[in-house]
Amino acid sequence: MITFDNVTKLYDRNSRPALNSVSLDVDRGEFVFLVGASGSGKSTFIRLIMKEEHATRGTVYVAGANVARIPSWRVPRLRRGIGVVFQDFRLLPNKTVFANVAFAMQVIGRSRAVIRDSVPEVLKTVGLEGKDNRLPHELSGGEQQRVAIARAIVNKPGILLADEPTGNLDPTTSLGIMKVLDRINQNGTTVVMATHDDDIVNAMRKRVVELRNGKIIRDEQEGIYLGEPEPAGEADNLQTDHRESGVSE
Ligand SMILES: Nc1ncnc2c1ncn2[C@@H]1O[C@H](COP(=O)(O)OP(=O)(O)OP(=O)(O)O)[C@@H](O)[C@H]1O
Repeated sequence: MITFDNVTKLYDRNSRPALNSVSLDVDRGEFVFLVGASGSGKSTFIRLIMKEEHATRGTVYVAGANVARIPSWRVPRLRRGIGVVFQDFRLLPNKTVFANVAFAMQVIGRSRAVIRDSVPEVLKTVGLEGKDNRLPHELSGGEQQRVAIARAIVNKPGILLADEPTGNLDPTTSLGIMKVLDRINQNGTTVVMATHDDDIVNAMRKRVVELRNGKIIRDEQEGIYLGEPEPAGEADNLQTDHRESGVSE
C-alpha cells in the first residue's frame, strides 16, 4: 500500500537528512507505529506520503503509484485516498460536529442525501452519537479528536495517517482514541501512526518502525517502544557533575 524505496529527504543541502535511505513496505490493512524522538523524521515520512514534500532521492509509492510522477492536477485524488489526523485536531471552530464532518464530503461534491446518511454513521463509528450539533469548544479534547477522525475517514480512504494524534490527550482518553483507530483498521483501512508515546505503543502491540536521525533502526511485529534515549549532552553533564562532586569530597 505504501512503499519507500531508498528514500532520502534533505530540506536543505547542508543539513543532516530528515530521512536517510529509508526503505519500508506497509501492506494493505496493516497498522504501523512510526516511533522515534522529536526530529527523527516521523512527520517528514507522513508528508512524503501525502506529496506535501518531495523525496530528494529514492521513490515513494502509494497504492502502486510513484508519487513523484503524479501530476499536480491529480494530487487531490491521491489525497482523497488518504485520511489525516493531527495532534491539534484542526476542526473548523464555528461549525458543528456534523458540519465539520459533512464539509469533507461537500468539498468532493457528495450529494446532500449521501452526506445525510454517511455522517451519522461515521459519528457512530467514532463514538460520538448524539453530539452532532455541538460546536468544537463544547467538546472534550478526546471528543474533538474523534470528530477529526470521523472527518478523516468519512470518504472511506484506504490509508489513515495519524501524526501524534494523542499528543494533547491524557492517557485514558488516548487509549479511547486508540480503540477507535484500531476499529477503523479492523475495518480494512491501513493505519500509519507517528508517535513518541511509549505507553500507547506498548498497550497496542502492533508493528513498530523506529526512526533515529532519519534512519530506520528497528522494524518489529507486535513491537514495543522503550522511549527516547537520553540526549548525549545531558548524559555528559551528569557525568561531569559526578566527577566534580567526587573531586570536592
Ligand atoms: N520544513 C522544514 N525545513 C527544514 N527542516 C525541516 C523541516 N521540517 C523538518 N525539518 C527537519 O527535519 C528533521 C526531521 O523532522 P520531522 O518533523 O520529520 O521529525 P519528527 O520525528 O516528526 O519530529 P516531531 O516529533 O518533533 O514532530 C528535523 O531535523 C527537522 O528539524
